[in-house]
Amino acid sequence: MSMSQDEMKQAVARAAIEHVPAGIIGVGTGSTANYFIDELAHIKGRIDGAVASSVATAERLKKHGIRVIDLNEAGEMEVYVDGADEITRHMAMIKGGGGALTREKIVAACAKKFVCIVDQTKLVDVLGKFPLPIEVIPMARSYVARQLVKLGGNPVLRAGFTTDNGNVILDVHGLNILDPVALETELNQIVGVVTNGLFARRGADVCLMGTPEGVQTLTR
Ligand SMILES: O=C(CO)[C@H](O)[C@H](O)COP(=O)(O)O
Repeated sequence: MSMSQDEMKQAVARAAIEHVPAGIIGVGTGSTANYFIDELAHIKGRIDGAVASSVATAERLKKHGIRVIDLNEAGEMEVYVDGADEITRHMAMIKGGGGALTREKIVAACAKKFVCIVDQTKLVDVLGKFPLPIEVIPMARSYVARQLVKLGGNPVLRAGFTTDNGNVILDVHGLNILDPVALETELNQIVGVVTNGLFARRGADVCLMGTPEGVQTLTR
């Protein structure tokens, strides 16, 4: 059976509903997360509300009549559901293609379980073919870029883009990320870096992956 990438995204979004407990849920950003929000709308009576990882997600939740809750009011959540740009079988991810990586990492940190929803094109053996997004304080842009070159990367400023936090994104090309936990830690040490798009120290707990044969569940 042939299935488009969008159909696979929709299928995993639907499957993720089974992981939604009563209470407050954390919601990610991007096209797959958008499909998930659309599914969440069908069961909104079962939840108290959602914490959004971006302005765009908050707007979509509200449009569906789902209550948006401030993270500081929400406390610890059971589940965070989000997409990824790349994921390994060890559940390490690159995120931030949509530029929402900082709020995504914060909301994910407040959840006991990270449910990653992807289509099969996102599964990789080694992270780094997708340029690694790094959110940077604007005045530190050139300094951070020079440090990234020293690490072997080729940083490119995401032109015309400002994050929800008022910062810029450097997309780092050419990295072959063999040790995602070590690189995530190292990138966090560069002054001016707000957040890097490696989600490895706290990776996904479950990955629902859409394939033409159906949704597969990967765990650590
Ligand atoms: O990290 C993200 C946004 O910052 C997204 O999860 C990631 O870019 C995947 O997006 P999509 O579901 O549209 O393929």
